[in-house]
Amino acid sequence: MIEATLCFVLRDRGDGRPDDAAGAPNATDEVLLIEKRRGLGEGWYNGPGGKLEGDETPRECAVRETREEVGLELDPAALEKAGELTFLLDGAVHTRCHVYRTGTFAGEPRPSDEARPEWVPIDEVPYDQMWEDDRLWLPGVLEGRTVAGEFRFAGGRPLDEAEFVDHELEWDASFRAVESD
Ligand SMILES: COc1nc(N)nc2c1ncn2[C@H]1C[C@H](O)[C@@H](COP(=O)(O)OP(=O)(O)OP(=O)(O)O)O1
Repeated sequence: MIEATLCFVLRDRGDGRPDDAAGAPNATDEVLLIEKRRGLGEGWYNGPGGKLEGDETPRECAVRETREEVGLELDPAALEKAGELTFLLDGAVHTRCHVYRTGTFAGEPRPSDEARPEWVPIDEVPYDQMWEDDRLWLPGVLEGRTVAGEFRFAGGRPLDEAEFVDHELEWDASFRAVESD
């Protein structure tokens, strides 16, 4: 089983409209997406992220992958846990993915071997050029919600060539405060 992360960095496009009372992003905010240049999901848009290495925590992984892929520095304490997604392939767990959201970052995104970064208004996210499951959970995550989900694929490896079969979602999930998460 692969343990991986995704990190969605948000910025205010500066139109003067406040976020809502709960601090949730509004539709004019932008999210930093990457066009994946290699590996799983090559050619599709996604958030920065990748597989955990060594004994790092998911949060440490999200910070490292964002730095490696797009050159932004994130404050680990300012990462909000927004999702836990389980991707199953032919009945077995393939990947468990920790999803984070943050509006706190330093630096300017720059391309790397792995990723071409692009700020995208959150009402213009190109779901037709992303993993098929993303349209089911990412809009809610970009609105400030939390989600736990299971997504089943079938048809053999690699996962990005398998068929998306079905899913279950639990919205507004609360993730226990585990130090390593
Ligand atoms: C199945 O649906 C998926 N949807 C989304 N949005 N993202 C997914 C899905 N399945 C996997 N992912 C994510 C999880 C990771 O962030 C990446 C895959 O990362 P990769 O295999 O490229 O891992 P790295 O550590 O960056 O790769 P290297 O070994 O090349 O460094 O996709």
